[in-house]
Amino acid sequence: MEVKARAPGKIILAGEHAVVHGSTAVAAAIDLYTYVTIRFPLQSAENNDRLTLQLKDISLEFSWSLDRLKEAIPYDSSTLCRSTPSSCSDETLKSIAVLIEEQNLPKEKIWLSSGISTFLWLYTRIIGFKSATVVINSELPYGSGLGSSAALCVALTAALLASSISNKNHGNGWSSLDETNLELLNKWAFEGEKIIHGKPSGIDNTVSAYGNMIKFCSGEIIRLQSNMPLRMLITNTRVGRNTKALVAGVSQRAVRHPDAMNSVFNAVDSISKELAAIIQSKDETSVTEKEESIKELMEMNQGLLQSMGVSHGSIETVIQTTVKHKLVSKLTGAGGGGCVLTLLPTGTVVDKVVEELESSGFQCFTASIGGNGAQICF
Ligand SMILES: Nc1ncnc2c1ncn2[C@@H]1O[C@H](COP(=O)(O)OP(=O)(O)O)[C@@H](O)[C@H]1O
Ligand SMILES: C[C@@](O)(CCOP(=O)(O)O)CC(=O)O
Ligand SMILES: [Mg+2]
Repeated sequence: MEVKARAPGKIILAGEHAVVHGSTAVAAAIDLYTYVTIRFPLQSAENNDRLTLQLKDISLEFSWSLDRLKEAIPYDSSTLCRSTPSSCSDETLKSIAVLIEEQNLPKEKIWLSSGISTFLWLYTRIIGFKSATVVINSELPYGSGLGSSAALCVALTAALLASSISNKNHGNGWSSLDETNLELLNKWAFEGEKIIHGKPSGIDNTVSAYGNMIKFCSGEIIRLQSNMPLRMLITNTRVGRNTKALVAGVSQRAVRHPDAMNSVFNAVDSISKELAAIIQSKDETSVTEKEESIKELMEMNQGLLQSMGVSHGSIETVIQTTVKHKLVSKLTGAGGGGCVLTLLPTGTVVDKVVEELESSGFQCFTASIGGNGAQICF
């Protein structure tokens, strides 16, 4: 039997980092996906006592015997419960780290270990110690602010939950999950994100699961209906960074300067709420006026992100370059490198700015905003 799932990456239009501290943020799905295929062997097949993970886009394969997994990951039948998401304890995470060490992950790929830990934990917790080959393929750049970690957690959980859905609709292409399964999927994916981000807000897994555009605050999800065209240029600075470390850095700054940082987080909250209101507004305001307001809000949000300490020289270079073309940019995701968003007001011709950015070694692309969330296929 084979099940497939896919989940999109995301951009954060306003509110990253502050959202971890209870502020509002606005995010949208983009049309770049992580795909997960699970193949269960026949009972009679050889090798039906192993769990194999193939990371297709990076040409790596890992394999564990089920006995080894059972030995390392604490298990009793009462803790295996697909319908009650639970957190991975530090102790279990340490045992899982040993399972990964045994696979001799190349040193330059060590950044993958948190993703593989998440895989092992979600897999064994949701469907137990069952033999399979899991193939993962991602269109998203890793660690660049486009939510590859959440897309992995959401797509994997969707495939795991789908494997136990009884009324499978074979051959009908991609289909969405029902509301109950979506909610369950989102909770599990959040538990997975915890392993990768340390202290996630939950916005990335939520927008990847539900798709479209959302306003998110302390776990509360409001689905937004955009009433204006919204085009963004995405520029990847190609500077690698780690969300967990950046999130922890902002929290440490908040401990050192609680009043100042609370004011920063409150300002971001207002920016996100105003942005969401403009995007949804059906009033008479012209698109040009709305775009002017969004530009100003993005500029203010970037200033506040800089004051949180998550900007980077490469991000500043992108911002300065786009300013020369009268365009406004802000970082998206955790910052520290990664991707930058540039608003493209109606009628903007991007050729010249793209040429200048790419000649500095950056990679530019546009993605369609606000599309599908998690989907499954049999
Ligand atoms: N397809 C994947 N396979 C394995 N690990 C992945 C995959 N996608 C993401 N990850 C994990 O997520 C990490 C990147 O997450 P993060 O630092 O949050 O950045 P982002 O979510 O913006 O890409 C990677 O270092 C890796 O551990
Ligand atoms: C910085 C943060 O707001 C978003 C991180 O996104 P990404 O992992 O950089 O794609 C963290 C979070 O909300 O969990
Ligand atoms: Mg992430």
